[in-house]
Amino acid sequence: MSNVRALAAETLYNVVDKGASLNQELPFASQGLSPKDKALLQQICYGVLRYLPSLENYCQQLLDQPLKGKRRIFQFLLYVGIYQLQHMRVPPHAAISETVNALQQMRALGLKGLINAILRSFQREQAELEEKAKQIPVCKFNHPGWFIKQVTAAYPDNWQEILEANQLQAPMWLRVNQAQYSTQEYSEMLKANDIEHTLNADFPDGIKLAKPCDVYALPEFDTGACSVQDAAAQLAARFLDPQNDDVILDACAAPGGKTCHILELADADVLALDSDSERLERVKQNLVRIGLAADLQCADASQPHIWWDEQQFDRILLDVPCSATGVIRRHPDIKWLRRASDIEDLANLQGDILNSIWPLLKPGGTLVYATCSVLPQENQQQVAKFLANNQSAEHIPLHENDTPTLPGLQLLPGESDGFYYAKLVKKH
Ligand SMILES: C[S@@+](CC[C@H](N)C(=O)[O-])C[C@H]1O[C@@H](n2cnc3c(N)ncnc32)[C@H](O)[C@@H]1O
Repeated sequence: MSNVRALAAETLYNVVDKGASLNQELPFASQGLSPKDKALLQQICYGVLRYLPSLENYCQQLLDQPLKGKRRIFQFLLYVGIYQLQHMRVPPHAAISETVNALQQMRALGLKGLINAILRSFQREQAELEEKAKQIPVCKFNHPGWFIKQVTAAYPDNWQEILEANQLQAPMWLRVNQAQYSTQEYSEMLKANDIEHTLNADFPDGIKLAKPCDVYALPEFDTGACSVQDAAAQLAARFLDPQNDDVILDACAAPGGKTCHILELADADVLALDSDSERLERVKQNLVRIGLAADLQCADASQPHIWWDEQQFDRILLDVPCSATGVIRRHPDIKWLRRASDIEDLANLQGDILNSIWPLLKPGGTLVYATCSVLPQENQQQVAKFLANNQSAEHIPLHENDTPTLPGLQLLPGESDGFYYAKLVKKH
């Protein structure tokens, strides 16, 4: 298959109906495509996932009945067509003809008339269709109802801003390897290569590119001078504050962005643990590129009695599995893969990991708890509960309003991704 629209329909069907992740599906669907077609496929898939409820609603208004069963994949082809008409700069006649042409590759030429007619009706009736869809909050904000409800409850003053930020394309941030260059020095190297960027004092190791670029166009990327990592994620190692000779546990380490950052900041002895062996392989690749070393172990952080050698750690980073609701702009499939019921399960898993790992910290040692979630259940509520039940845990404020009852720093999507951090020290 090489028709981009047909590939997009199939990819979206696999993600939305079969629960596959876009990160896994896209590389597979892109095999053998030219760089231009790869970029187009990615743009269409991201776009449809960003606007899925409104696209569904337009089709509901235009079709007598939704395409079901064996014809279900063509419902996604309609979303692909309408998305191009509504949001892309493809000339409308090309958007329609390319979408209809996809039917040849999908061996469904019999649907030519229907797909053509629906796309043309959308073109004619766009303004009324949009107006009607906007009356429904899920379609207006293009997020699942359960998530809109939870964000509204948690952020009564700025929930709309959060939902809007999730719909935007995320900037590309670099983390400068401080063991090789200062942020300022690397900024000069980018200037010399005409790569436009800005610095931000809140993220001392970070550089925001004006537009995304191929990593191999970045000076000395292959020898680890910089890595691609969102600005918010760069705060983990800074809050952990690793020192030379520290023994450090990175308990949920894969793919290793934060492990590498810790080792760039200090000559420490790091154990990088993750329960997913394939993802752990990526930690190895990242360490090799940058020329760093850590001990890697595939194990369950909530079961330390199986793998722990009884030597306590000076510092522990717990970047726990979470809903990833802070990184929706980078992974719009999260909106459709997560269910409301996942949050409770994730919060229980995070609580288990935190409670199981705490005894592994030395007295006087530091633990940083992190998620890329914006939901209080995984963040402030989780840490407040832990503090209330653990007299040995002292809470270290990360900003002036960081208190034991409302602990931690919650970053919302905008300049950086949405992230949460809390810092705890074990009392002597
Ligand atoms: C948010 S990601 C970590 C990202 C990583 N710290 C980085 O900066 O590249 C969470 C990781 O936790 C791992 N994980 C999930 N459950 C786990 C468990 N019970 N024990 C250890 N790792 C677990 C997942 O495989 C995933 O790689």
